[in-house]
Amino acid sequence: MIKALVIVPYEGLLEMMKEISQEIEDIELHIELGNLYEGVAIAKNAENEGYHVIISRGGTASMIQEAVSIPVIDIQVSGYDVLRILTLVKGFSGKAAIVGFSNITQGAATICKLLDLDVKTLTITKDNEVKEKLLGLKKQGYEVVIGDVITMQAAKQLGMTGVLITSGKEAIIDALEETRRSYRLFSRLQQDISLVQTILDSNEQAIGVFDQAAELTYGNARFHNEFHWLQLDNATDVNKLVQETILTNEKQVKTLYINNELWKITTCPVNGATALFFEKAHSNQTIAQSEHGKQNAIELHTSPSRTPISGKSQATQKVLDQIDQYGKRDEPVWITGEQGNGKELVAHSIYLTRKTLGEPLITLHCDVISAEQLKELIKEGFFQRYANEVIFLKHIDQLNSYMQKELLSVLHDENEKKLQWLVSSSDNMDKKIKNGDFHRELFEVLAQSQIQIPPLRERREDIEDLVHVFISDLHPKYGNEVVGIRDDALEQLVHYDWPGNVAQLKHVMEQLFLEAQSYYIEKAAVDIVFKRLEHQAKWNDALSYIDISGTLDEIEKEVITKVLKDEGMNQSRAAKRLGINRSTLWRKLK
Ligand SMILES: Nc1ncnc2c1ncn2[C@@H]1O[C@H](COP(=O)(O)OP(=O)(O)OP(=O)(O)O)[C@@H](O)[C@H]1O
Repeated sequence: MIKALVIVPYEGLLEMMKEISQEIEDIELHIELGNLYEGVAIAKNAENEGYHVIISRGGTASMIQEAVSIPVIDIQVSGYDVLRILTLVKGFSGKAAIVGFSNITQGAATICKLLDLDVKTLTITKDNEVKEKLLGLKKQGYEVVIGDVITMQAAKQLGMTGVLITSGKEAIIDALEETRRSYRLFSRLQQDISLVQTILDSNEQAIGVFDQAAELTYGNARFHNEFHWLQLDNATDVNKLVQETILTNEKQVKTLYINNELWKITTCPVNGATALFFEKAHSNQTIAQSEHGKQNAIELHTSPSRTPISGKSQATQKVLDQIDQYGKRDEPVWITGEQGNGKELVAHSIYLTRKTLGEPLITLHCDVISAEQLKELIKEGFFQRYANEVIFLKHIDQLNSYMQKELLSVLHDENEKKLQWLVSSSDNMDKKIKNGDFHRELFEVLAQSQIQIPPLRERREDIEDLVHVFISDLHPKYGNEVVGIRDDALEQLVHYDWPGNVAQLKHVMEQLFLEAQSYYIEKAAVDIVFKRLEHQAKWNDALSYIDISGTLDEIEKEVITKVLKDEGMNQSRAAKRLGINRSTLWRKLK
């Protein structure tokens, strides 16, 4: 049974509809009175109430059509309706005009012409145009206006005679026939849509469609589950892919790292919009998390660091040459150096000198990954499937001997995709190999080309450049109040030994930048920061010797004793440093 809501703009039609509804059986008609906006308000609820079709008339029908997504049938003004009214108007003595939406005026104009009647027709596109048109007509001496309910209302206000074009029974019967046709078509379409919807919702892929204004216009169930938060404005990499699709009008495929997971995304241009298909790229992703849950064992740099390597020392210039040279080959490169010395930066630079970019650079943090995780990755063929020609093993010397062997087997595997392996480690590999802490063969396979970055204290000429680079890098982050450094302050930085190398210098520069009182970093500020560093180093040293195997009380006692010794057994100073009073300190030591 078809359920139809009839919204009629005038009372006479309501009665006629009621009468007709008694005579039909296949359509359940629910009839309401409402003109224009009132009609639209009634219609808006209809969709939720399970109506299949809305039937209305004239301007009200047009407005409802804009507001709802179920079919709206217009009770069209028939030739009979117009004829009836024109015959009626013939009896009026004043000048007459027809004013209304095109569905009324078009047919009427033709009939007037055919019958050679002197009735003017004026078409409106919006309800607020009626009054203006009527005023114009009044000025021209028109007294009678024929039209829809809206024309009647305006005529009454302006003191003109309004004649309503009413609908006859034939027009209503036609509208009901149209209702049946639309319903059949609409329900067939809905069946098709719901079938497609079910298929898309049961799909393993998350599917989303974004229009040209970057608004989501469709998402299947998986998409709403996984990516309900996704907005193109906030997801740079995904947005880039969408833009590329629009620009090239071609399908794109890319693996991206989203919310700690690898997703293979396929895009497809569809009628100006872009469809995105997200597929989990790695079935067992949890293994990529470190056991401590803090740092991921696998990191994906979608846009590897493009920081230029600064420094005019011979050593740095040599490193730059090596990057250039090794970036053109496929052999592994072993990068050694102390902590914070730019090993990762060098690995990224090698990756960037290669031509095949676009996919993320995969970094395996060997100090974080567990043996099980590595085994799992190898079993899944992770490197082969996801690495884009290059893979970076950071801190490779931290792998235990079991993991070293596992890795060696991957390197020996004939079927393994040829990747360029970049690795970084501390300086003392010879010693580690000699002591049996590192597999000689693994070193020999991977260290065919080596880049050794000397500690910063052995290439002090680099410091001035680095200082200036860091100052300019800090501008966007903290503002541009600081423009340079005094010579004596720089001198001090150059002479410092930098156990934490470039990373430490960078950190110190940040502190100096934040504490700077003027446009130049002064020597006094460097003194303060260095003092703080010294203090921290001592503190770290002290802590590193604390035995934490005991109970909390025992550990506390040990910390207090260390601080006390550090302060030359001066209880007041030790208590102050620990933020407790002297009697508490004394009690805790008992
Ligand atoms: N020559 C350089 N020019 C500019 N920036 C540098 C240079 N060398 C290192 N850096 C910066 O110093 C910081 C530390 O470098 P990086 O992380 O590459 O060191 P690393 O040797 O891999 O460190 P670790 O072994 O401790 O993890 C980074 O922010 C890097 O960009």
